[in-house]
Amino acid sequence: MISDDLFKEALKVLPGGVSSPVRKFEPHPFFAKKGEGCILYDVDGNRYIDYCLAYGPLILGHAPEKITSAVCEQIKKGSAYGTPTKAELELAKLVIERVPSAEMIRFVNSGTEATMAAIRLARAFTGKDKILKFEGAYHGAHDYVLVKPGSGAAAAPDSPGIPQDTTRNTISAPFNDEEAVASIIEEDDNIAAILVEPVMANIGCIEPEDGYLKFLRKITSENGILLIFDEVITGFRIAPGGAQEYYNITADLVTYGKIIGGGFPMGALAGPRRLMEHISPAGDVYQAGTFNGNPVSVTAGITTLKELTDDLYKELNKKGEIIRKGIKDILEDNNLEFYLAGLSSMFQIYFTQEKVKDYTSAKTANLEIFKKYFHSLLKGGVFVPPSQFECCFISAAHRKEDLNMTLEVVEESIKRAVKQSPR
Ligand SMILES: N[C@H](C=O)CCC(=O)O
Repeated sequence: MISDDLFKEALKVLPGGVSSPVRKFEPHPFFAKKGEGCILYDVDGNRYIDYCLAYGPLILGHAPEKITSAVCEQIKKGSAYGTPTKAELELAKLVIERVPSAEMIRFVNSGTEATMAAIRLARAFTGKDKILKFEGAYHGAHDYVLVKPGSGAAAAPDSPGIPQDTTRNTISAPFNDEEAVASIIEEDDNIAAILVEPVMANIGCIEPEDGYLKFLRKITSENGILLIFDEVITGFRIAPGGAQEYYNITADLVTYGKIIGGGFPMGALAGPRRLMEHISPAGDVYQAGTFNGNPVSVTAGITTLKELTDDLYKELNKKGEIIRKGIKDILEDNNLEFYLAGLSSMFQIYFTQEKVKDYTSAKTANLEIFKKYFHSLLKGGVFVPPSQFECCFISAAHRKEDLNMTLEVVEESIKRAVKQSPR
């Protein structure tokens, strides 16, 4: 069956025909058949150079041999035990070696679970109730954080089904705006934590302005507020120690997902002993899960982290530079002033003339142009996330020729999208 038919079938049994909203695009998403390196194949016989990479986890590309064989070996020995394993200890140590602020770690199953646990711990530790997050930031699909969220939800109003009582303790502020945060904190002494994606990668790719994260660190420390870095995307992506290392800031708690599971479902919460020892059963802040520390995901995580050497980061960053420089040249050559964002192996083009520094400026992007750009890329054999408000990722498996081929398709697609869209 081809994607068109599969989607019709899927609409009967999966809400919207998909298992996560961001995956849906018009007229229908393609159905994946297999992934190999940086290439994703669909059931219709097409191949795409993949920059979605499952929304971030596949830093080594699809089905890397080392991970596939390690995982197969593990599966032969069982897929879940409900007991501790030596492997989770090994992964904990690998994370701790790379992330200086992490002395202890709790493995969970997703970034969503990680931020839920971080919020609970912050509230318990500080004895305060409120959480300050940023407009357009995405911290998973749970109630507390679905206030002006990014990612797939950026296209929709805040979700029904979330009691006002649940979100009354969630405050949102514009990103990169020191005054906004300072005045909220001045007026409210019930804030347990600031929860921040150091790079807002669920609304495209918005970097913190110089000094902004340092400001957040200072104001939280001075006011007895915990600083939680949501590194579900930046963790192990922009540096071995993630955004903490990249920007030289130490957060109180850090949440992980995506890369830490090596392409398998996993999340984690890490931090210093003084905080983490409050988590049950060491302390009384409850956190639990049947699949926590799942041996298959842990095995994939260990194998991935071991592959992520300094040289590999250098290579990934170089590839990021090639793509960003290539896009910059395309924009300049064609007199287009769209905003190009990105760092390390991440990038996004915003179809706006504004400097994108927060949710409001990101939302000025012309979504019609994006849509045409996305479809033209797809036709040319390049797959990026189907939303302006997601980030593109490069993997270790992308070769120079893939990047060059991509840039040709990007140039053609931008020109076509602009030509076809009224501005
Ligand atoms: N931006 C989301 C997570 O990071 C994309 C994944 C999803 O919503 O399915």
